Amino acid sequence: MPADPPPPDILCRGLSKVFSGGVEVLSPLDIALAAGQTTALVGPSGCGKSTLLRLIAGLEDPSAGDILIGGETPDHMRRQAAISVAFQDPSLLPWRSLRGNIALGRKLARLPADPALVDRLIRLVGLAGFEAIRPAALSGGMRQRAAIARALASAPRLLLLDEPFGAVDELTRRQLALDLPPLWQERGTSTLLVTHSVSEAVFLADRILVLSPRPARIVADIAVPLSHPRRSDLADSAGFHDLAAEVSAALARGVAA
Ligand SMILES: Nc1ncnc2c1ncn2[C@@H]1O[C@H](COP(=O)(O)OP(=O)(O)OP(=O)(O)O)[C@@H](O)[C@H]1O
Repeated sequence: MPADPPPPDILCRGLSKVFSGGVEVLSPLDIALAAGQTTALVGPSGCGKSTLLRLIAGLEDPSAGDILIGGETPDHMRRQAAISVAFQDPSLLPWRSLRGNIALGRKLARLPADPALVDRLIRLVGLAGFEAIRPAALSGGMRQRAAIARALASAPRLLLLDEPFGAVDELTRRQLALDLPPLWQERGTSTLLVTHSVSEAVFLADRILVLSPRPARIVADIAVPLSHPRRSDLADSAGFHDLAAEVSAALARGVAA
């Protein structure tokens, strides 16, 4: 008999959001994500991807429906420091060094200091040598990488990444796409990633949800059956190209509908 599928780790039921002024951003959405998987959200600009992430992070309240993470509310999970976020705006503390900002990820989660982990994360995001530098003296891409490292410092159960590589140069982006997933897979982290890049979505994710223009609904739910760890030459394979074409076609369908 086939094994039962794992219970969903993130469950959104009838989730909708209407901002004051009547801006309807999410049509009622039903989403069930398995533990330990990486899911990419792709969709046209302004469709509601960041809003969905903010609701799951417990930073906004839904207008209707509910969200459960491991059976608990986002608010509860956030208070347990089980959710980490790296959003487009890195929001680092200007008076703390790069190292101090990354270490803060553990402090805020009330976890003991772990200098070896902080060093590993700094190396992983390619910022070794910049430990003592304050955020104002770092480039936008470096600040984004620092925010990713800070999000990973608390070993969260759920990692929410909103365009985490938006300001990062192409070569570094590719390196991060190779280096980061093994870390969150090793820890069994569930990762939800917003990206505008179809190839990044296919490269990083186990599953891709394609959203329509606002109010967002799910146009396609595409499994990415490519094994991990993924190597850089994967992007040259026919399987990769077919998946990217499927995602692009779904995006176009959503816009045309
Ligand atoms: N606090 C708010 N009040 C009113 N409208 C809002 C608020 N936050 C977001 N919106 C609107 O909700 C819509 C969706 O915004 P959101 O940032 O979630 O989209 P997105 O898909 O992440 O966009 P992008 O890809 O460009 O980052 C936009 O029309 C935006 O103007």
